[in-house]
Amino acid sequence: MNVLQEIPALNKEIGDQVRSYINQLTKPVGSLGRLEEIAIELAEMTASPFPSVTPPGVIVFAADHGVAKEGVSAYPQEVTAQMVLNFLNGGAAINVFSRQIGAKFTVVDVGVATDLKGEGLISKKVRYGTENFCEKDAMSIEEAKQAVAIGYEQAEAMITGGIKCLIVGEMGIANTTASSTILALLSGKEIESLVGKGTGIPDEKLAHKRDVIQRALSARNPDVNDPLDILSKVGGLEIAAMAGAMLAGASHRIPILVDGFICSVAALIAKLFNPRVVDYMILGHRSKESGHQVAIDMLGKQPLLDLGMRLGEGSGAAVAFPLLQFATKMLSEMATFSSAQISNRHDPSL
Ligand SMILES: Cc1cc2ncn([C@H]3O[C@H](COP(=O)(O)O)[C@@H](O)[C@H]3O)c2cc1C
Ligand SMILES: O=C(O)c1cccnc1
Repeated sequence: MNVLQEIPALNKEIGDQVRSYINQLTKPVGSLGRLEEIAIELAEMTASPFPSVTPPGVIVFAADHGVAKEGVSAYPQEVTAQMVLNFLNGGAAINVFSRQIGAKFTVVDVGVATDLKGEGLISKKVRYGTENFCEKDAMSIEEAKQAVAIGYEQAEAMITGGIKCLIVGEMGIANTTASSTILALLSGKEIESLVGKGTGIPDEKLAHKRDVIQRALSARNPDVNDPLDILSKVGGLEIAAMAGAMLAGASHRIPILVDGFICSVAALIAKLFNPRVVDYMILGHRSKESGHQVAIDMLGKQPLLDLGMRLGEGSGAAVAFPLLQFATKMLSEMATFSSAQISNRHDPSL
């Protein structure tokens, strides 16, 4: 397994074929708007004129964050482990949405702070949570590498199992702090515009959260061009694994449906490993977490939905998934002007 495996270029030739085919479908040119663009993007990613996105696969990576000790989340650290059990019992939002979209679903413990067992849990604990990165590096470079590799392998296993679209989610109390720290570093923007309330901390805690991030950045000072240095100094194990999973998706021409804030930051880390990975991403939604727009701009894409969601777990991507299905079904099931014997526009070449 090589996480730096080459990512193939998009197949623009097939994209062009699909673009002209869409103009022959029984509708005014361009009238299905963004769905038409999605169909073309999926064709370019999969190198198929009639792409399929079913079944989708959802992988939730769970890990803890030492920086939770700084009081940066509205919930206690043990919620990470408790939510993993909830995922295994099928009671979390992402379980409900995964069932709704017919997704294959797995949960991977890549670094929860306590011992965890449960039927169906994939135990790949690299360490028991990260260090508090205000005090020391979150993890070693070797551990960051391991977490990226675990993500890559888990996504590959799902792809071998037949999934046609990849959704990566996360669970990790305090991971909006780790993600905001990474984003501040990558964007070079003022912390004020990047740091949000995560699980819903009160206003007075927001200033403290920003201060924690500022202190961490000064103390750790990661190399902005080196994804492993960033992950080891201020990262999260689940963020590393998500980046690895996305690299695997792109290497196998599997479209990646990106979730909210945390997932977009992981996508930016994946981009540092290989910029081409972004070609295989579709942004599912705009999270309410402030800072997401900065990450969205850095990925250079428009999210499909804006529902005021701010959960994570892969939930926003799962909710957006049916739009990809609509796009593929439009291509494969709509009649053309000639097959349905409908008169085309006055000048079909326009
Ligand atoms: C019950 C519960 C379920 C969740 N599912 C996702 N998150 C989300 O909230 C956490 C990030 O927010 P912060 O940085 O403020 O801790 C992550 O675990 C994220 O996945 C949850 C949070 C809670 C409390
Ligand atoms: O958009 C997200 O990923 C998000 C937002 C708030 C809390 N957890 C995750």
